[in-house]
Amino acid sequence: MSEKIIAIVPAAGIGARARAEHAAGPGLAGKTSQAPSPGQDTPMGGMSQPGRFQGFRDDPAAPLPKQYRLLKGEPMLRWAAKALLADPRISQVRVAVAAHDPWAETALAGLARTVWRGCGGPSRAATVMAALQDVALAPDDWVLVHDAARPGLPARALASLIDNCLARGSGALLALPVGDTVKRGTVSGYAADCVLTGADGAAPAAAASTAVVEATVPRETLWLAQTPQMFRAGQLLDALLAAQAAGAVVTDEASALERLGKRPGLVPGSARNFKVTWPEDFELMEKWL
Ligand SMILES: Nc1ccn([C@@H]2O[C@H](COP(=O)(O)OP(=O)(O)OP(=O)(O)O)[C@@H](O)[C@H]2O)c(=O)n1
Ligand SMILES: C[C@](O)(CO)[C@H](O)COP(=O)(O)O
Repeated sequence: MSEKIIAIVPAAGIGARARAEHAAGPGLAGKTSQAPSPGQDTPMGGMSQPGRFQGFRDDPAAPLPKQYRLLKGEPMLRWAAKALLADPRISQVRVAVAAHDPWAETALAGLARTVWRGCGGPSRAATVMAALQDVALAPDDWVLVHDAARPGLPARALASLIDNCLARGSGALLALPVGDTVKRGTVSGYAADCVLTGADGAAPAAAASTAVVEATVPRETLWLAQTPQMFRAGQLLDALLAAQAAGAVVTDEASALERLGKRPGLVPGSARNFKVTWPEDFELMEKWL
């Protein structure tokens, strides 16, 4: 069986949930969009070049997709790609961006073993599927899919996922056991009056929330899915195509396999590998990088 591993980074989203800060004032945009001062060292990439990413400005009138927002002077996508490149077993990182994306070339310039393609689709699953179709892989080669929005992936977590899949010969994902008491509410937490919108982590509209507890959900067997998620290329593409044909919405690769009765492995991930989703996440992530 093949031990070839390529990584796919879906990076064609717009990051709508990261945008609420503009309604709440300058908030974190000012802090995270600044280029480093001249000569400032970047932890994983050597000396950053002043001005290199100066075109990566977030602007309420022309929002920069979150994967290009600067964290410690470098685009989030670049951090995510570099995290994958830390493992020499990954032979190539393939980044899938939106058609006509003007930022990828600069964001990824100079990274070894990295290519990008403008094959992004209307959903994360569509983007991953297009990236899989774009690359010529044998069905039993491995693909490891990692969100551009998870730049904090530690090398140790990545290595343990790869070790686990190669040892078992089947696919798995990083995930975190749920640590808090879990409530099911009467209203979606995504409802406009529940979501955190304050740049300082406050929830300005919280007073208006109409949500109440419906039940406490036993958490012992619950895990929060992270990425990377690693599967055989042929099996993953077939599963994504089957989900698409059935009109099923799958928000991660594992779900596509689960629909077909497969049981992906769960490998403990890391709190540092959280997905930058909400406005306050940029500042948090910068502390980890
Ligand atoms: N059509 C899409 C949608 C998302 N993604 C990617 O999937 C990853 C995880 O998605 P998420 O964090 O939900 O990003 P967005 O969809 O951009 O965010 P939002 O849902 O807040 O708009 C990101 O790297 C994002 O760029 C993608 O490649 N193609
Ligand atoms: C794949 C994922 O990162 C697992 O947590 C996540 O599902 C992708 O983001 P989305 O918010 O579900 O689109």
